[in-house]
Amino acid sequence: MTTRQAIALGTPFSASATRVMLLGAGELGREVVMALKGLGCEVIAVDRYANAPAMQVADRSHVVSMLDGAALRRIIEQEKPALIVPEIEAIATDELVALEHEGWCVVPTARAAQLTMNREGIRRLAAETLGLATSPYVFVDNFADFCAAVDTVGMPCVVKPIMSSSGKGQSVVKTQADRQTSWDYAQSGGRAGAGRVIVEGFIDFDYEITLLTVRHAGGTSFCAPIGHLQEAGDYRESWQPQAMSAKALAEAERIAEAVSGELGGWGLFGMEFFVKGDAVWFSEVSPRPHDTGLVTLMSQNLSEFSLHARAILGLPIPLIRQMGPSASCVLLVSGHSTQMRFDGVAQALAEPDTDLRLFAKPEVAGQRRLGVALAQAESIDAARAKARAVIAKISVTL
Ligand SMILES: Nc1ncnc2c1ncn2[C@@H]1O[C@H](COP(=O)(O)OP(=O)(O)OP(=O)(O)O)[C@@H](O)[C@H]1O
Ligand SMILES: NCC(=O)N[C@@H]1O[C@H](COP(=O)([O-])[O-])[C@@H](O)[C@H]1O
Ligand SMILES: [Mg+2]
Repeated sequence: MTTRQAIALGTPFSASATRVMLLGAGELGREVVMALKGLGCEVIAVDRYANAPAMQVADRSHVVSMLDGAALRRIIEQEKPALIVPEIEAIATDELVALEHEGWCVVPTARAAQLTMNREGIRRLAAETLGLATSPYVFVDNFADFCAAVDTVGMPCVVKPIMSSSGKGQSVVKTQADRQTSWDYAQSGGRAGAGRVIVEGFIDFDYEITLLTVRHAGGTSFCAPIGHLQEAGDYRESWQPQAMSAKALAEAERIAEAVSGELGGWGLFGMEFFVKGDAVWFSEVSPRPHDTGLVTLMSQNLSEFSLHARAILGLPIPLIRQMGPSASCVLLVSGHSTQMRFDGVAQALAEPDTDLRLFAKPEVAGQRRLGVALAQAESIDAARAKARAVIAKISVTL
């Protein structure tokens, strides 16, 4: 693997351009693109559909299946980016490993992208290689083995496709009667079609956190812990800072440094943990900005997106300042439309210390996250209430 060096910043659309390609162009990528554009990069956004959020702010875009290795290689060889930045859990990462061998630079590393794109890679690395505490787990490929795994792990247990995110294909088996629906949902709901599934023992945690961890030219830095609320495996609210015992925080930081160090490279990692008292379980990690970290658009001097941009370019991160109790709340919409209208935004934003991002996704077909509210207040409870109130005032017409 090549040792990373700072990337010279140049002039877009010229021989000196600093070209960055995002693989995935959703709401998280959109913020990364804006941070990169702020540093004068030439940015190319790629996703499976046209007019994806990050495409709307990038310099150019390509619509391809990123699960198609040959298609991925074609656009990379055509665009010749200095940095390839994975953004979503649906990429042919074997091809990224091959491309890295040939000298292309994948953020943070092709191995990190490969190990985390597939729950089996990161889970075996964390639990079996690094010996970290995780939920008990079994990987299965068919319904018979799945039923046996439910018996081994015990109920309740959490079922997830190995390639998925935002809770897609995820469910909890509470009784034997849940097994068929749970299996069927895992087969149909993932981001990469049917296939292998993880069955995890249910951890009865007090709270869960994302510890944003940045590996940059000057070392490793941590953001204040982000607490979050999830429903059906998808994030609904997040807040920063989450109160934790000094012991639990130190343990989370120790694990975050170990896992991110093992994955290597430069960039921001969203390290997910379950916490009960002083006990900490490692859950998973995104080697890129995390949805619960959207709160940092308001809660930090440098958001997780600016931190990612700085880190991957080799720029310094001398200080991350937490700006006080802050929260985010998602705008989740169900139905079918390609011409959504958002009313009540003026009333929603009349409250001081609130903000809103509408992601500008071109379509809703089922349930989809279309925006996020941000708020600051004198306490976490007050910030959460304020962020929820912003969302409550917005009505979406499909
Ligand atoms: N073993 C478990 N025990 C208890 N709760 C769990 C377990 N696994 C997952 N969950 C709950 O489901 C949420 C989503 O799980 P996970 O992070 O593995 O899914 P994901 O699809 O990768 O989500 P994302 O991409 O949004 O991080 C967790 O944040 C947690 O609230
Ligand atoms: N938890 C991971 C996560 O939040 N990923 C974010 O959601 C987008 C996909 O949204 P979509 O499913 O609405 O297209 C991804 O592109 C990324 O920005
Ligand atoms: Mg998660």
